[in-house]
Amino acid sequence: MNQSKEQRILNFVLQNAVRGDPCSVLDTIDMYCSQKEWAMNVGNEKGLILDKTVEEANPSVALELGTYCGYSAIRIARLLKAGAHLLTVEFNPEFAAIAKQMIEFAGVQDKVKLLEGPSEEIIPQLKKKYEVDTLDFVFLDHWKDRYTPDTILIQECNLLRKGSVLLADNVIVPGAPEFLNYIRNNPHFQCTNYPSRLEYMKVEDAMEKAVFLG
Ligand SMILES: CCc1ncnc2c1ncn2[C@@H]1O[C@H](/C=C/CNC(=O)c2cc(-c3ccc(F)cc3)cc(O)c2O)[C@@H](O)[C@H]1O
Ligand SMILES: [Mg+2]
Repeated sequence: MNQSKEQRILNFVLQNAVRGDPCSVLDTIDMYCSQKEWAMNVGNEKGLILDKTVEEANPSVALELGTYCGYSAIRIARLLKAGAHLLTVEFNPEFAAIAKQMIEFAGVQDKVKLLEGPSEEIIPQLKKKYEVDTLDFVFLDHWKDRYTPDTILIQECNLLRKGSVLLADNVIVPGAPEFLNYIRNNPHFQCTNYPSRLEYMKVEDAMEKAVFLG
């Protein structure tokens, strides 16, 4: 049975990156996806915006929606302080298996918990089953029409505190117009737009940061 693109990306990392070195894993994925096969990793340009936002938030507990191959999970985890951790949600078992191997190869597995399942099922379990009090940082990068319902669900589950930071990928391409409308007109959030480029392409994209005001 011929391999999936995601399996080819993982194999390229296993053969070319330095085990235990998250930056080398990120660079190797970026090299493969810019030269061989495009894939929907946040990439290095938007990745720098993600880095700065994570460093500024300095989260103890971070949530990612849409693990895919684990690129942004590794990107976030490598910046977390001692004792801090990232919960990342992925409902496609094949992608979850790839991401798990990618995260372990990068050596950040102690900081990352990969939760397999749909976000609407996982989010309501975060407090009781995963012992989360509140989320300091949330990265939204899953199906774009799920950004709004999941942001509402996160609030309904009382998972945000004053200063919690949400960062959404792809608010231009593929686009999340309903989310932008929701979050920018919501008085409980302070929004900032970060224009950038679509990963590996000369196409405009942007990220939206939304700080919860309580
Ligand atoms: C049920 C809720 C739920 N629960 C748990 N996991 C979920 C989930 N919904 C989705 N997933 C997983 O998340 C990932 C999907 C991510 C979706 N991302 C894009 O579609 C995207 C597209 C482009 C682009 C494509 C084509 C172009 F031409 C241009 C741009 C660029 C980007 O950066 C993009 O992020 C997959 O692993 C899903 O299995
Ligand atoms: Mg994305």
